[in-house]
Amino acid sequence: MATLVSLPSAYLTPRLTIDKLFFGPLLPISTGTKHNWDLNKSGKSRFCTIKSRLTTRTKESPSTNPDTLLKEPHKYFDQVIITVRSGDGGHGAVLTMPSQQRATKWQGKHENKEKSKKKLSYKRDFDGSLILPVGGHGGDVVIYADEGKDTLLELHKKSRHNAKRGGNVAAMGVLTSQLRDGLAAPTLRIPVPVGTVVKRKRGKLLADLAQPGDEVLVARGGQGGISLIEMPEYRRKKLMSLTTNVMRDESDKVLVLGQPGEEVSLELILRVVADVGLIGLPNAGKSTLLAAITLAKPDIADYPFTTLMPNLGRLDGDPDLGPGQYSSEATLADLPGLIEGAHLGKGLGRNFLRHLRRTRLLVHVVDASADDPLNDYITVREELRMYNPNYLERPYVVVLNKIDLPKARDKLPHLTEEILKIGSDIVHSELGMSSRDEVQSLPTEGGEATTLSPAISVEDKMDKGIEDYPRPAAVVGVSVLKGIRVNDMLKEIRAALRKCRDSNDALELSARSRE
Ligand SMILES: Nc1nc2c(ncn2[C@@H]2O[C@H](COP(=O)(O)OP(=O)(O)OP(=O)(O)O)[C@@H](O)[C@H]2O)c(=O)[nH]1
Repeated sequence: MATLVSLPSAYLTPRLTIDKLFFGPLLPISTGTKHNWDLNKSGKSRFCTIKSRLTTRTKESPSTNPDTLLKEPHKYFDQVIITVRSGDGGHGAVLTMPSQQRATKWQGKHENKEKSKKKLSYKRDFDGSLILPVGGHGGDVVIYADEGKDTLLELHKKSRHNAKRGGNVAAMGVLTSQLRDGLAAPTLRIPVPVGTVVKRKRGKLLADLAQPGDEVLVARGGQGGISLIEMPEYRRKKLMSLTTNVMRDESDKVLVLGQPGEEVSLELILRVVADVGLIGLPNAGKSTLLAAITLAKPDIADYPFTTLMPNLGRLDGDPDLGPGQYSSEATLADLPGLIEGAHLGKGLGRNFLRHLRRTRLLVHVVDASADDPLNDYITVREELRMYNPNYLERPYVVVLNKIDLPKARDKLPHLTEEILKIGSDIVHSELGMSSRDEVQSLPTEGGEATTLSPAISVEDKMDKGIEDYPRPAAVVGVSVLKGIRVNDMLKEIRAALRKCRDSNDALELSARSRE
């Protein structure tokens, strides 16, 4: 079968790969073949090569393929682009007054019968004017934070969401007292995990759904059309004293149509909301720790990168605090393991590091039974520094895990000493960071925010070594698997959390007193 192609053609360019453009007459080509033409030297002809690919592309977007989502959830769980469309408004109707119809339908004796019928009662406004029915409002689209959702994976499977259109005014053309407004379409509510940031695709930030129940209206449904009354000219004047919705000419019919809904493309980015972030090399025991102190049930196995997505767990309040215990409740996020070069995309990459952004405290888990735990500790600190030095300013507790193993137990005193040597006595607020800086954080390349304190620039912070940043709030040896010294570890974590809260409260107080 031959296909005619005229070049250049805007219509064909997406489907043809054109190596050299040819401006000439219509030429026959067949599908899926490569053609070379060397036309005569009349001055207009030129050599050209056309590779035609008229067959439709079958390559699927990876994000829509459920297998890909299952195999590589870590690449998709925290970011998605969706398109939403609010519903169109329902249509109004062009109506006639019933008397007109009656006049044509009923004649003679029937007319007298009609006149004797009870007078119809229409809906009227306070000033006595007729209220005509309107088309139903199109469905709005709302995105809301749902505690039951952990990831954005589901939205990869269904990336288009359309709200319903409003109902039309169900009229047979005659105004009757039974006429009702068209039904308003329900709001389409799309649940997302708490901590999801909603942005227009390549556009402005719409909302940060940081609390359960937070919601944002992303597309407003179209307004319903109004109804109009059609009247012969000679009767219009009388009717216009009853209602303004009298149709004057054909162009008025536009008002009857419901407004179209709006379509928007949105980018959703999940930033895990947790008070404490668990970090460390793969296999250090982060997931085991989370399972030991919360009700979370993360996957635990003796191979690296068991954790592919952040797991969240809730730490109860401190029982020693009595009734005030709930003040020390906290959410913990177990993040996938980091390896050297993670900030450059190695291992599971840098994507997870952005989930530390909303944490207040870091718990750095080190496998004390490893060959060189001190080096492992430094590797992770370095990765944080390279990714975002502000993370090194955050208070942290070091957990030396697996002390049930003799290899780890023997190293413990020396290792603790060495770790405490690395770092300065400077406290994080002296480095120019405060909770207020967090609020004013600026987006950088890759969508990650960096806190730029007026005192020290990020470049300067990058130039500093990990020894210039604060020491850990505590170093504690434990075995989370065997339950050895887990309570001591919890005490240190809670104490550090309390300190964060106290310093935040103090900062807020001083900020308020300055205002
Ligand atoms: N002996 C001993 N083994 C432990 C301890 N804690 C964890 N493990 C083991 O270490 C292995 C890794 O534990 P995980 O909790 O999966 O480690 P992870 O840091 O979450 O690993 P990734 O998911 O790869 O980041 C598992 O086989 C655990 O049983 C401990 O205190 N003692």
